[in-house]
Amino acid sequence: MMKNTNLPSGTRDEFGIEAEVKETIQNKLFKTFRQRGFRKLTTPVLEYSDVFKPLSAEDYRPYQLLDDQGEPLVLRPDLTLPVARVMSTTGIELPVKWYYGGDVFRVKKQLSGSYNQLTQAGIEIVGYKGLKADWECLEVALSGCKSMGIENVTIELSHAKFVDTLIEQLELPDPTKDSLKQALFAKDLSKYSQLSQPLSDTQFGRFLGEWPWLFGNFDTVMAVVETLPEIDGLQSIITSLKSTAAFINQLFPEANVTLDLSIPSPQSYYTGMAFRGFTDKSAGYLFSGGRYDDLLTNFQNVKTSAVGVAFDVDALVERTSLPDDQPGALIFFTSDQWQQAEETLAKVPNSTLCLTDSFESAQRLAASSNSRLIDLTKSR
Ligand SMILES: N[C@@H](Cc1c[nH]c[nH+]1)C(=O)O
Repeated sequence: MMKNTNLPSGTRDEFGIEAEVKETIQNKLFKTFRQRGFRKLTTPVLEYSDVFKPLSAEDYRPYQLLDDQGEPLVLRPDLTLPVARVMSTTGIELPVKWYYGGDVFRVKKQLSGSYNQLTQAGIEIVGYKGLKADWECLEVALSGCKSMGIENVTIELSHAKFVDTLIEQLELPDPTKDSLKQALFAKDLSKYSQLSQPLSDTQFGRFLGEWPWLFGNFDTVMAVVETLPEIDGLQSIITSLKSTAAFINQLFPEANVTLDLSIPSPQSYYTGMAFRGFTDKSAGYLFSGGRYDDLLTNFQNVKTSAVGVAFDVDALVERTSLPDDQPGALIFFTSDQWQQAEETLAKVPNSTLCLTDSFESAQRLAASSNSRLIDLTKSR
């Protein structure tokens, strides 16, 4: 049978200007990471599937294969969990700040139009409990976008603990609480109102009525949250979100801060604040990150605080205007003139060696690439 020359669904080849812009963007990000004191960490593309247990299986269905012992392996669907694995198996001293870049693989639904292989570049800050580490992630993310000329970034803040903290307080049987949460996430409004109806006359009534729409402008959403009675754990969530919004407004006044308290956490392993950056409504996110203080407990028995953020490098490439091809010069020479050709190459900006043997082919190539032809064979 003929070998299949098609690409597996959801993959692509990248070439030319676009591939080069992608490389430039990655290098620029890596340079910033290094300047801010992050060290490089590279992990393999293949890992044991157990590493990714904390991921929600629906959103991150991995490509699976077996090693020669029959152990299940996957192509990594995420780059944060391998960092947690490294931290739990190597005894590297804390605190530590890592940066990385590479591809992640996620099996998406057929014909969903999205790629199954994505390039990320990100940082993980391990061993700091306080908000300063979260803010360093936001600073890196927002200044990264700025340095690429990406303006009008909307930062969507959320908090992994908000929904559970609130639902826990409601006087409902546990299975109902669960269904209410699912209805909220699925924006199944008829189910949601039916389940929350018995509480409409309680102190949560007003809030419950607005909860499915609890996203958008930061201050507007916060005003609704502040109608809530005092609840264990709620105040610290509110304080961290408010001070973070104030931080962003102060350092990046041009950014637009929104808050969404009606969605599931962007990653099942987040335990605190999470944030995503967008430029326009329709497109996917530019960066996504959050705090995950329990992750390392999946690998070892001590809790370690960590927070990180990853750029979707392909999304950055999409929003970068590609440079025009500069007309260049082609140096035509005979093979015994190589040294002279090198000298010309060094002197003439934007020139390249012409590798054709005949002058006619050189002329054709110059014409088709809109280049000036420098003929060294004339000067012999
Ligand atoms: N790994 C996350 C991003 C992240 C990095 N660090 C923390 N979160 C993602 O792919 O969405």
